[in-house]
Amino acid sequence: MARRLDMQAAGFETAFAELLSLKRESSPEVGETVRGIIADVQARGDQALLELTEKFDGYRPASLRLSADEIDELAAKANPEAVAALARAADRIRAYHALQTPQNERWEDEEGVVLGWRWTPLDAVGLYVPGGLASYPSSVLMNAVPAKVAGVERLVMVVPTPKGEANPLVFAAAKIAGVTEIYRVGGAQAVAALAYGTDSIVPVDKIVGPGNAWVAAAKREVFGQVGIDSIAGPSEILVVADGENNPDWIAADLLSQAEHDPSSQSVLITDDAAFAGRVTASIEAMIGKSPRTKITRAAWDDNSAIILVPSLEEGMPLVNRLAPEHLELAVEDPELLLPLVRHAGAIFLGRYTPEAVGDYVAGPDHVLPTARAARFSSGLSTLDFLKRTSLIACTKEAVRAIGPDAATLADEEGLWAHGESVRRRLEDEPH
Ligand SMILES: NC(=O)c1ccc[n+]([C@@H]2O[C@H](COP(=O)([O-])OP(=O)(O)OC[C@H]3O[C@@H](n4cnc5c(N)ncnc54)[C@H](O)[C@@H]3O)[C@@H](O)[C@H]2O)c1
Ligand SMILES: N[C@H](CO)Cc1c[nH]c[nH+]1
Ligand SMILES: [Zn+2]
Repeated sequence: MARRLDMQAAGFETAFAELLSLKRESSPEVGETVRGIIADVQARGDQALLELTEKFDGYRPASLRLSADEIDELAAKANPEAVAALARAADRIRAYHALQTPQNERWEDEEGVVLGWRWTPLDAVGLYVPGGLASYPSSVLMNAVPAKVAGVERLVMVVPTPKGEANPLVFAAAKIAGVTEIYRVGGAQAVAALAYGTDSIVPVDKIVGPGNAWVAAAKREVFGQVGIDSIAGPSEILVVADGENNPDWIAADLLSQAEHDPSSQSVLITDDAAFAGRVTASIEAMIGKSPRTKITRAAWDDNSAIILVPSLEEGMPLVNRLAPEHLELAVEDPELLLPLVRHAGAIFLGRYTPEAVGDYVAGPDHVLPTARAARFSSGLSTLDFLKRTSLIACTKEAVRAIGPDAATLADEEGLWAHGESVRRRLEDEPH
């Protein structure tokens, strides 16, 4: 059973602080294991990848890369109805991300200096598609579609296939998104291979995508060698609900994220104690019916909470302290609460917007920051696959207008050559 907290009870601050500090995805053991795996892949390349795949995924692949024929054969086995649903989802995801694409800018300021910026796509990105406890065709689209929209040329997908069994829909999704370079490797070893390269895998410039605690820790470790998107680890949901909701709907919403991973977290904030009781009863009635009871039960019992607040407005600072990956505002008029939210990966407005539509078909990306990273980062977008370069152009007159201040500041910093490079242009001609 999830812990019960009451904002007005004595000891609430201590209990809430404990909830905030649950180390659901970062433990010293995970960090140590991951550093060992990364060092092994750096030292032994493909050999380490094969052995680690045998250890963690329970089989030794004949080759790491899937051939074009293998991809076609697997994709052909996918359920056509599901492929059609994926294609429609891809259209919505593409349309949403295309609107996020930023514009190049250029202008001339009052001193005659031309300024601006230019966006260019990254050359090569690694797309992590999870596949340990569940398989994620939807994450193929959420990773690859924005990369394609941004214009990235080389997309490298890694996906674990436990026991060598691959979900055909993952490969159908890759074909829809136009991903052709795919390796059957997952976990920290896949992240290490993408960052440092092996004989089979040419390294990339940035690694994006969601994953479990080991994947999230590995992304943290390789940051600097390559770019990463955000820490998109075990899933989370926070539902803010009044007593007018159907408790079964809210129970299912809470369980929808708990079922991802034993490290997932689901939190309900409500101002109605009787409703909290109805949701608890509904969860207990529902949880045993799930084919993923064990995972869901662990996440619900160990990491989750129901918090009773005097009013939903007064509960909103708790939302910001939790900075959840997903926030549902299940109330009649969510726009009244929306201005009070500062930190959340994605916000689902109103009783008819279950988080699960965002996981699959709404359009915004489902790769979102977890573990309170929504305080400082955003969900995956086309911006993650682009970089912005500033542009500066001076004429003779423009450098004469702004150059003297640069020379003064260079002298103050004791950087003689900096000052000289400006002064020469104030005095001399180029030829
Ligand atoms: N935040 C997001 O945007 C988002 C989106 C989708 C999924 N997710 C999360 O992605 C995760 C998917 O997890 P998953 O496990 O199904 O697949 P995964 O691919 O992330 O992890 C599987 C791999 O983890 C490694 N691993 C497992 N146990 C290990 C151990 N003891 N030591 C070292 N390595 C180990 C193995 O290499 C295995 O191949 C879930 O936590 C889910 O909630 C997050
Ligand atoms: N809820 C996950 C993000 O935390 C995304 C997902 C994919 N499939 C189902 N759910
Ligand atoms: Zn989900």
